[in-house]
Amino acid sequence: MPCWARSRSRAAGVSRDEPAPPPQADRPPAHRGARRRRAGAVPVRAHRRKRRDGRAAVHPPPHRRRRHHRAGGLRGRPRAARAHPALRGDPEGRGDAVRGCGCRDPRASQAGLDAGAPRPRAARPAARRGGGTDERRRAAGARGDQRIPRRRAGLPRRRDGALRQRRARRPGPCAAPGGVRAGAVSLPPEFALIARHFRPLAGEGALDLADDAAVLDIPAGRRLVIAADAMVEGVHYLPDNPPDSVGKKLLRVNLSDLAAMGAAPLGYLMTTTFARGIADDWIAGFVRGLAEDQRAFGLGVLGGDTAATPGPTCLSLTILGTVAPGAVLTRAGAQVGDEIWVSGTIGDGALGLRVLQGSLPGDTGGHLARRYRLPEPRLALGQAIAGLAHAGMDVSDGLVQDLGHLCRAGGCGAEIEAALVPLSLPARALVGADPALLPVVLTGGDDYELLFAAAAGDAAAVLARAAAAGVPVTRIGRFVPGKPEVAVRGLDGTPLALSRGGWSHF
Ligand SMILES: Nc1ncnc2c1ncn2[C@@H]1O[C@H](COP(=O)(O)OP(=O)(O)O)[C@@H](O)[C@H]1O
Ligand SMILES: Cc1ncc(C[n+]2csc(CCOP(=O)(O)OP(=O)(O)O)c2C)c(N)n1
Ligand SMILES: [Mg+2]
Repeated sequence: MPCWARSRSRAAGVSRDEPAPPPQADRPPAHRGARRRRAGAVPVRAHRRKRRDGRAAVHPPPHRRRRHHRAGGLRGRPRAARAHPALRGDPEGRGDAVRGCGCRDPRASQAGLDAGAPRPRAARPAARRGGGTDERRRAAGARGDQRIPRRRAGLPRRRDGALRQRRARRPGPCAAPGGVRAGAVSLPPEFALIARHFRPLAGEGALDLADDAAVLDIPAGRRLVIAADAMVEGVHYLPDNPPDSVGKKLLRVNLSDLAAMGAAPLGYLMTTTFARGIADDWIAGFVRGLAEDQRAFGLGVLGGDTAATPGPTCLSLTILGTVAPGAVLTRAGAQVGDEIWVSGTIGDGALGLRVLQGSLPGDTGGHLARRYRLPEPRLALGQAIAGLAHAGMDVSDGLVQDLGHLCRAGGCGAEIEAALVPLSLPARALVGADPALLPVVLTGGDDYELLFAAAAGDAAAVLARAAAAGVPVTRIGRFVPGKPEVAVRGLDGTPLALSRGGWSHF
């Protein structure tokens, strides 16, 4: 029997072939409400039909005859009727309400339902089957219950004998707002999705992703740091990017914001709005990437939200971190005369995107594409330079545009030399072959490197701390008096005119 049918009959207390439910006191309130109904009475409208010969037809109730889910994706899915496994204290979160039907229908797994092996069903003694006496019928009617009929009609037919579609049932008087029938505990498939995919990612304080919010302690003597960044399919990542890389990138771009503040990771919240009909495999891959990076960076998910959309997938992550008081790195504080430093190499992500889009050749070894898909959050460096750097941020929109933020926050201008901007070997080769790619490097974004200001006299200390953190850093210019503008000197030493400084969403 499909899972939805099994669940529905249980919620109604119509356990035909299973042991009696646990005592009422052990059950969550929603379950208790369902339990109050007598055997045979369920909050489902009975389908009373006469056979074509006019006599009542005897059929099993509809839910016992269904074998397969009706539709794929996240739509048309079964209504499960048992309490949320979290409410029942199911440690694996795989209670029957969220268990698959066992029919191995790929559409079931697409909906996040576990298509596990069907369970053998034992016959229930006749004495314990739901009654059908007049007295019970009357009592059920008085309570307003709808009853599973003993008699069932055949399929609806037109006069000429052709099958016709049964008209959609209108919500009856017992329907609650939102379509959930009073007395029934329905769980839509996102709960199965959460239990199966996200619960294993739960970190300390997440309360197993089974409560309304997470509760966590901030380590003594630390300050909380919070940032959020979203990624939209087709805007921040390509639809054919491997899903594990999308999960990792989502976490890493947020970790990069913590790095920019000199903070260490604590945990994160995540809101996933999946394109309707997204493959379960995609979500599994996305979660696999998150799981790997959670281990690598030492944090876990604390909660979030799940929705589906007719539009593209939108993933939003809110990251929490901590920092020692006095060691917060902010965008404000750059001073005239400070040197401008950048970590790693610049332009790889932007060039990698163009390689993946097929508009650029030459990424032997896939370095640029990898850098686009998997930025490296510079957490150790951020913490190492905090207290020494005057100001800092991470480069996501483009080096020139983001440097402008440091200028505005510091009340000064900046001058950088393109020739000093550190490039990877593949990027150097591409720009060498086509100097028109230099603006892509300087303004393309997707770098997730740290950009910071430090006093000229502190250069040796910066280099030492960066070396200790294992991250290369390079001086590319200095802050100058004047308007908060960024002047770029091109490879030939002359001013480079750029049509834009970086990425804009609008
Ligand atoms: N929708 C929003 N609601 C509230 N704050 C926002 C919103 N979008 C951006 N911000 C804030 O504006 C600032 C700049 O955002 P952004 O350019 O996205 O920073 P970053 O590059 O570090 O992600 C940040 O402090 C961010 O928290
Ligand atoms: C498919 C695709 N097209 C274009 C880009 C380029 N791009 C999109 S958003 C963005 C800037 C970073 O995203 P944003 O939402 O501004 O992040 P934040 O600055 O808030 O960290 C860049 C460079 C991309 N990463 N992927
Ligand atoms: Mg942002």
